Amino acid sequence: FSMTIEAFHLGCPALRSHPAPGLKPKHTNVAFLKTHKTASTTMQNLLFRFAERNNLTVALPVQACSHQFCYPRSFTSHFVHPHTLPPNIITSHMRFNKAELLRLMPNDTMYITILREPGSMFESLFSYYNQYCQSFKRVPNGSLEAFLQEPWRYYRPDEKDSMYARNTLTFDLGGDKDRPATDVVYARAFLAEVERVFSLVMIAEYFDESLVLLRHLLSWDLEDILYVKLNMRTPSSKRSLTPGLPSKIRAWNSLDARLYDHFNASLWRQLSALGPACVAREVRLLRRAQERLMRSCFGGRMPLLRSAAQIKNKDLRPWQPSGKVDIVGYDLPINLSRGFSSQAQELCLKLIMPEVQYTRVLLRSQSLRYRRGYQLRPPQQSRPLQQPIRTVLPRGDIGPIVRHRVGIVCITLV
Ligand SMILES: Nc1ncnc2c1ncn2[C@@H]1O[C@H](COP(=O)(O)OS(=O)(=O)O)[C@@H](OP(=O)(O)O)[C@H]1O
Repeated sequence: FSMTIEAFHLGCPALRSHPAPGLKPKHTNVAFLKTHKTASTTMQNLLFRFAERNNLTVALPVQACSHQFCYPRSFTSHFVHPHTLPPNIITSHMRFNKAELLRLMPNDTMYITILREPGSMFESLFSYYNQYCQSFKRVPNGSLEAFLQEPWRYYRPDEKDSMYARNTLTFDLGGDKDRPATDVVYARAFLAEVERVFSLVMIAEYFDESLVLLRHLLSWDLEDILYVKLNMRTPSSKRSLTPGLPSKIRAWNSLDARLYDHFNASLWRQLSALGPACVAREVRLLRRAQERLMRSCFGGRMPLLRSAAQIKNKDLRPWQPSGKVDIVGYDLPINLSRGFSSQAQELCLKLIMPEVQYTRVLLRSQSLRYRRGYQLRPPQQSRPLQQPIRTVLPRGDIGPIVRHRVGIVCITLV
């Protein structure tokens, strides 16, 4: 099928004084701090696909670090696989370390991260890491209520995996998760530092709105922000919070709660500066394009969510933290290959590929490219010249194909 989206590039009123995003080169140097349980895997997948489409280099962890940069150790460039240097994009889990990233990434790198509302985030952490994190394992009957009743009875600040049990966002951002709530000076200074470093702090509850801001910040196209939700739990693995729990979670994770409140407010200020009508229009177009893409990948219907055991293709099975939590994923229809070019099949596959498998695939392809480049490169040239990227030209007859006209984007999916 084919679809034409008009007006996506007409720009928003607040941006009319700037060149339309369609005419500016896309910004390609991005450090996305992948925080835990915040929709960050969905973002990572989007960034991996952007990197592949544009032939960019993604910094990936050395094998000894697994698919994360040796989290929870503080990030250092020694954790980066040499075949993935010099990078344009970095997005795998890490504990943020500004000085090391500044050394590794190009000077014009945009720093981006994502936060989630502390109540739902903590419920997700508590369920996902229940069998790993001792602070959670100690709690009788795995009861979230019991933990929050007396957190200090179960929590040990210095033990392994304690960062999943308190102020996980603060920890991921490089901060001190155990600063007391009364240390307002620390909290303010930490917040100011995050504000200084990150050009955009996305909010998981307003994922699409955050993507609209991201698109404007980076001069990206609609095609670049299409995604499928990844790493979701089944409804039966989720618990609704009983009255009183959200405020206990906020009190226990007070640094995270402060971060969330601050950046949620600043997200809405940025959205309002862009223009609510413009944001709503772009969100609508994004959702429509997303639905079309999904239908095209899943034989005309919306995909059925499946638990890992039901997924036949092992490249598409998400990692399960324990038998007690069900993480859902997707399977592609068996007859997808009929009428689809290999490029279109690849797009559908990558769109739903879980983090661990995609990291492996990307490392393999980048290592191959590195070895080929190494053979061809004169000895002293370390960084190939990079051209600004604007138009993704059709590389065959199958999409997504984005053609730029004045103020119009056409996405063609066959
Ligand atoms: N687009 C979008 N919008 C809102 N929420 C989303 C989205 N994509 C994923 N999710 C939810 O994010 C949770 C998984 O987060 P992460 O991928 O960051 O987890 S992980 O730390 O990498 O394991 C997980 O939350 P829970 O289901 O509550 O556990 C996902 O359902």
